[in-house]
Amino acid sequence: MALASLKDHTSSILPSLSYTELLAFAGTTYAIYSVLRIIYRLTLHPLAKYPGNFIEKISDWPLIYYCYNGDRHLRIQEAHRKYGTVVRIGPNTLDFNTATALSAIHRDRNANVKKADWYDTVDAGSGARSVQSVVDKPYHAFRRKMLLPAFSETALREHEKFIDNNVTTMIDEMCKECNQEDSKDVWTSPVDFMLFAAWYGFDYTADLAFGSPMKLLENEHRYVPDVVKWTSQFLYYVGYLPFAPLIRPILIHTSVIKHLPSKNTRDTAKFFQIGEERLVARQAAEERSVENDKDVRRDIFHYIFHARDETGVALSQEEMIADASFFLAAGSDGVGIALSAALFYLLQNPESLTTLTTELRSSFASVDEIRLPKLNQLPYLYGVVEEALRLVPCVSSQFPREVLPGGMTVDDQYIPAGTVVGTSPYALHHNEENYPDSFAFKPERWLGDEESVARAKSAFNTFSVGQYNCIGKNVAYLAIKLVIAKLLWGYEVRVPEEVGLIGGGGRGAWKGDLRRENEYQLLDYLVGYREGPIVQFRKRKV
Ligand code: HEM
Repeated sequence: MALASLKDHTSSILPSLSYTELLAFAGTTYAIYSVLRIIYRLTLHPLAKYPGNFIEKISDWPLIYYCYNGDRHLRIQEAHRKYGTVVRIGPNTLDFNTATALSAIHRDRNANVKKADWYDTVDAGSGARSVQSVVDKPYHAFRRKMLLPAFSETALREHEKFIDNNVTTMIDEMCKECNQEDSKDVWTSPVDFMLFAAWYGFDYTADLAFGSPMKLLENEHRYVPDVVKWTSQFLYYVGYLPFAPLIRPILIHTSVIKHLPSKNTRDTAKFFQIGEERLVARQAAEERSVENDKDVRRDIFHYIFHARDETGVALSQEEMIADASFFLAAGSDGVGIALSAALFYLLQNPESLTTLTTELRSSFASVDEIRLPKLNQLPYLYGVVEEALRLVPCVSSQFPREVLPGGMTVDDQYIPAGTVVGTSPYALHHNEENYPDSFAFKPERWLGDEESVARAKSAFNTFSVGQYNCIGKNVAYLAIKLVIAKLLWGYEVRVPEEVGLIGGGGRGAWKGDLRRENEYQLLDYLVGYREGPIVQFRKRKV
């Protein structure tokens, strides 16, 4: 029908063409347009002078494929290795690999950039934008302000006990085979540490946010990590599709995703529902405790319910629901990845494991003593956590920013308006200038002379930097350190001989030239997917 009317309209210009001829004409026109566009992108385009892989200079599809495939971080790092510190990774996209660029693009509050269009797709399925996907700067400042009290130093001290309860559950569940009276010298059966770390992530985050763990550690809602993996991958590449602007109005902030006919979308809807239901239950509990003047639970949402800006405005119900779902994903997976990576590298580096264990056991006389502020004063623990977060940043590729009218200067290069720019944590963390022997696990690099520590810190980008950086960073450090400290204080850990150290490249899903055998592997989605290590525990001999 549409084709017939198109033919009517064009018949005066293209008299008596058949359907086939019309299609051939359209195809040829498109082919000529595409060839001219390629020539333009390689010659007259403002980014034509920048180096990069040919295919990435002429088309956005490789980037989309890398996002789908989970190896975008490796591709970008390899491109920097080949071409230098600034690389064209898409027709309109540059990636910079220096600490100075990190400052110019992300740390500088006045940088002439905005979050790129990709962020418009991040909250598909939620009723509103979460704070992370807000692009408008003043509106983001308001959203961030409403969250800040929940992440203050005072709040963190309140948060510690909520996190700690879940650490105890995790360790009890994981090590129960060696905690019986008659099994003191017994190693547990092999345990998939990655799974326990992921379950712990969701449990502590839900407990901390709403006062109700999701009980994945106790065998409830165990579909959730797979849902987050699927949703992350989907949202990661969909946001870069050339026709994304057309599908956004259908997909975003509507309930369409809940009605798509697949198990993954149904489970995703269930996951969003959990965030919403728990928030509503938490609101009711807060109202009761205020009415009855009972002990108030000072968790994340306690602070958010009471936050107001200077004109007395609070977050709307939709905004709180969107942030609730975002917290569940943001707070859990990064912590799970950091824990798995830390244990992988400690097992691969027995000297580091011994140094850390000695530091922990000599610093605390009992497991109950393991808490703030002393936890944050242990140098080697700090080095281990920093190094795990450096080697395996959970968001590994650039947080895309679009240059605004007027352009900007990055590393002495003038970048025109409309260009998408960023710095990729994985590439930056493997830049030898800042991290000599960058693929090696060296907690000491964070404890050495002032100058090299300052250099390492200046390029550290796991939590991003500047006004959009991770607001939950201190919570994350606490959630990571409590597990590592309590586990290694009370238990010995080893790799089962028959299994070997799982998590490195070279096998199964982790095959590929760029996936190194001794490196903990990640599928670079919105949050990363990983495997292993598989480990055994035995109660420490006192
Ligand atoms: C190891 C753990 C974590 C890592 C590596 C991490 C990383 C990040 C990164 C890279 C961003 C910036 C993303 C962007 O610009 O697009 C971010 C933002 C954010 N993170 Fe985290 N995160 C972690 C844990 C947490 C936790 C525990 C929470 C809260 C419970 C949290 C809440 C947030 C929020 C609310 C934002 C958005 C901030 C804003 O836009 O103003 N994160 N995180």
